[in-house]
Amino acid sequence: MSTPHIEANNGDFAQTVLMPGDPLRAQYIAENFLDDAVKVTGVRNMYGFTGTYKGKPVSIMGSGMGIPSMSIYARELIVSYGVKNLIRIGTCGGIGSDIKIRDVIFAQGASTDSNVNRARVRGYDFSAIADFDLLVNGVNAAKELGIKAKVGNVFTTDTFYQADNTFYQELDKLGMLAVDMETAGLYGVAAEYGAKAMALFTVSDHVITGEATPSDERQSTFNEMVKIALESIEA
Ligand SMILES: O=P(O)(O)O[C@H]1O[C@H](CO)[C@@H](O)[C@H]1O
Ligand SMILES: O=c1cc[nH]c(=O)[nH]1
Repeated sequence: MSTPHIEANNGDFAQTVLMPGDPLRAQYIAENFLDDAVKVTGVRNMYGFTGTYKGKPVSIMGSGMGIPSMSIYARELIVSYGVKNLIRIGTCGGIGSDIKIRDVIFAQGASTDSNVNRARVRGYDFSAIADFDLLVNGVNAAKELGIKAKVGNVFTTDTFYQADNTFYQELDKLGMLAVDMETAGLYGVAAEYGAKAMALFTVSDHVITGEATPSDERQSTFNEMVKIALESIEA
């Protein structure tokens, strides 16, 4: 079987799919963290893999950048391949003054400048929230690994390059921890099609201070988040 954007057989995906934005990160995770990983899709080079982690079946697939790309893959994974749990593992820009590069952040909720979630509720506001069980499992996994993580509201933007950077200071005053480009869309799609979703990030840069992770360190900090996500998966 196939969908317009995924060419895989029925049953090729595990019930839980971890989704980094970058398909090459999906490949890296499959090669370095999973046992018996096989590539199950590669349409448009948006790679998806399925294998096991400590005996638990898990898939990893890239989402691409932005809500439209994430929404297409999330919807097709849920509706056509029966995926039940979608966990975004991404990078983000830190916003809060107590947020440091390399921190791990859980997106309890995701505000957005996109209209996709309002469109789901006739123009009203929609609370884009993480699935509680996935969130608790993730936070507990981080604790068990000795990794201090922050949990809170994040902002999902359609515009990586803001016209006016003072916007981030306003988001900081509202307690937003970080900015990314997919989470609010993922939470909306999961709600619409009856799946569970959660997102966690590694802070790659700080959008107010301008601090950024040195490129040679990005992989190692990213690995901590991957470990948390994999450890959080229930059998
Ligand atoms: O590292 P990923 O998961 O792609 O996430 C972040 O990085 C991209 C922007 O550089 C956006 O997709 C944003 O959400
Ligand atoms: O979406 C993102 C991700 C990392 N850094 C940003 O500024 N934005």
